[in-house]
Amino acid sequence: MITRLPPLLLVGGGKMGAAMLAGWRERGITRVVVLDPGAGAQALAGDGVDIVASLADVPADFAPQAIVLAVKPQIAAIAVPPLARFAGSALFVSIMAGKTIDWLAAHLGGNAAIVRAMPNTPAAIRQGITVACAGPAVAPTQRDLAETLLAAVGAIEFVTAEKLLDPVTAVSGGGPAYVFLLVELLEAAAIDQGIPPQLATQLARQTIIGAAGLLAASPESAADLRRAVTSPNGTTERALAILMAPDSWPHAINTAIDAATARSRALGQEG
Ligand SMILES: NC(=O)C1=CN([C@@H]2O[C@H](COP(=O)(O)OP(=O)(O)OC[C@H]3O[C@@H](n4cnc5c(N)ncnc54)[C@H](OP(=O)(O)O)[C@@H]3O)[C@@H](O)[C@H]2O)C=CC1
Ligand SMILES: O=C(O)[C@@H]1CCC=N1
Repeated sequence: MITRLPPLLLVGGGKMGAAMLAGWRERGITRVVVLDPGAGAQALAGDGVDIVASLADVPADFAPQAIVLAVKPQIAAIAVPPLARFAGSALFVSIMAGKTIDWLAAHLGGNAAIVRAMPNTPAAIRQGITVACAGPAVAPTQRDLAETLLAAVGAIEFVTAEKLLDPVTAVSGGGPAYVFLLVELLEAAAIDQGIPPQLATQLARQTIIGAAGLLAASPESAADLRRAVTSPNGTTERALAILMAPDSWPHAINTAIDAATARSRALGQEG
């Protein structure tokens, strides 16, 4: 068990970077340098956290034990190679969609210790789920450090087959967006039925919040919880007959996950 987190360099202090930093702060930090040229990152400063706009501004005596890559994959080819000077001493943890361990090693130097991981935005309330894969150069203590950093924002699972990270990105990485879309669609349908907009918003939001809470609290499967709502020849049965038709949600969700998985694979090839 690591009692206090060692010095860390966070590259990208946006939505995911900030969420992870908040989790690390709760866990106890020594020092974190956040490399982010955006004005928004300044809000992350204080209590052992320094913000720098460029790598040249990272203090020369700062020796991070881990570097967390939380920039968009589209700028990885610019942001990652200058970090190669840390490759002999630091572990790299990348949360960038699509960017493979091989891609990162090619841009950091062949022997770099790299963990590729995919968290999701509920990390912001420490309710995330991350799947991670350790590259061949990662020492056991570095794997433990990666696990500690990622567990600070929610559940963590390691896999040995890196190719699983692409469908994981599609399912849990992007998954919160699909749930928020469901809230939007329920709200719009409620308004269509004549429910006042404010009540429609409340119904849609609290239904998802309540259902998620029930899922968290209950030992029953999602299918059993669904069946518990569905009275024979009742109203839910009518709705589910439409939603569960093979060419409806099963097809849409499957096709959507397939498209997102393919996009993750393609991001790995770009740049
Ligand atoms: N959002 C999500 O749900 C998830 C995202 N991810 C992955 O996390 C990564 C970050 O995503 P997210 O947090 O949403 O993105 P954000 O755009 O919120 O954060 C990226 C941050 O990096 C900054 N930045 C831009 N250029 C550089 C640079 N050269 N060096 C350092 N920082 C830079 C951006 O500044 P500015 O805004 O000023 O450009 C921004 O603050 C992505 O690779 C994404 O694939 C993984 C799981 C879930
Ligand atoms: O949409 C994306 O590419 C990122 C990865 C998972 C969630 N957001």
